[in-house]
Amino acid sequence: MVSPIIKATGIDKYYGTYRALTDISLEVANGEFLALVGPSGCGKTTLLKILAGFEDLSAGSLVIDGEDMTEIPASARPTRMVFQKLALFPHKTVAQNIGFPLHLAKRPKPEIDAAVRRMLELMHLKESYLNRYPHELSGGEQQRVALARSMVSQPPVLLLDEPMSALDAKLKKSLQAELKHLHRHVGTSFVHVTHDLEEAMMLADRICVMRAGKIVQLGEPSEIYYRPANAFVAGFIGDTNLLPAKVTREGDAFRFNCDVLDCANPIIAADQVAPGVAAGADAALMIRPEMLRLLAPGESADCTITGTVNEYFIRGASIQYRIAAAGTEIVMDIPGTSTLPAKQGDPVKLGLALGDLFAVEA
Ligand SMILES: Nc1ncnc2c1ncn2[C@@H]1O[C@H](COP(=O)(O)OP(=O)(O)OP(=O)(O)O)[C@@H](O)[C@H]1O
Repeated sequence: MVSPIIKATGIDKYYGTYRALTDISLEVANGEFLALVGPSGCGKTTLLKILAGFEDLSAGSLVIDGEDMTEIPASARPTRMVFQKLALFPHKTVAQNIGFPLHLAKRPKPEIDAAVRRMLELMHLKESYLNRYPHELSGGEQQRVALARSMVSQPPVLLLDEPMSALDAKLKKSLQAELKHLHRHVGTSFVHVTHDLEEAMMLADRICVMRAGKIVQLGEPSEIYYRPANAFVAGFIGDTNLLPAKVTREGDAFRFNCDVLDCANPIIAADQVAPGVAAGADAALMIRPEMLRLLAPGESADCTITGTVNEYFIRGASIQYRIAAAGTEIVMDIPGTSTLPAKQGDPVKLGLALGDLFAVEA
């Protein structure tokens, strides 16, 4: 990375004797959108608070925008934080709320007015809202105003702690689009904590997956999704099938043996095997549900799975099948159709390409 805006090195955080973060090293590039994901309690908010200066670190170092942050209080850091719960001033109008950081910085009024209007436009908020009070806005509009306020002074780093988790699904979708739009137009680096993995995949340039206070994997969404470091990451990001398997090296490639799969030539390339497995760890074969297809009678594939339909869910654009096969349940997503290709209790044969398999540490 040329010159990262955030450089965290070896950060530990203790609350009393409890170790909430262990050896966190992380760089965020200028203008990057990084998502922090992980199970509840893994330390995402703690890390965000350390970046913002609301918590001290117990060990390690933090440099933001070229400056060591150890002695720099939250108010003087080049960061802004947006919380899950809004903190709009109820007795100030939308214009006063958005312009507040510039007002505090004693900027001239014409400059504040121009900046407020720019933010209003970027967040697709109507001009007529300028004189409204927060209680006269919907939850989604209030969250947009909060985002506009956090961005009005163009901080180099915006820290977002699940800013959309309280919104309903439709509002969330539209605010996600707004957030991406905002990110594209302001050049600020975003660090975004979210529970919503689809949101992380959609919005982020890179995703940092955390577990029990440590970083498990940091990479681009496609890397995390198709090349997870281990079974935890594979199972955490999206639906997946993880089939127990034996994997052994054979020349430059790997041979696998899996009770559920019937393959004429069970060989996968070295880049389809996670490093831990290549080093001899127990393996699971990861198959994303959308990699599977329903085979017509007589149709063949590199590998097949024979089973019976347990359940199906019509999701509109796709149909999800749950299929009993060799003592396990396989999840398959196929494109939605108006006529159901198989129903409960039907025997089915699924096909998949060898190239779509990936072996992870079990
Ligand atoms: N002020 C505190 N004092 C003591 N322990 C704390 C404090 N804040 C957080 N913790 C503990 O540190 C761990 C990490 O908490 P944190 O809030 O960072 O997790 P998180 O990943 O953001 O979780 P969630 O997704 O549920 O918000 C948790 O076990 C939590 O109970």
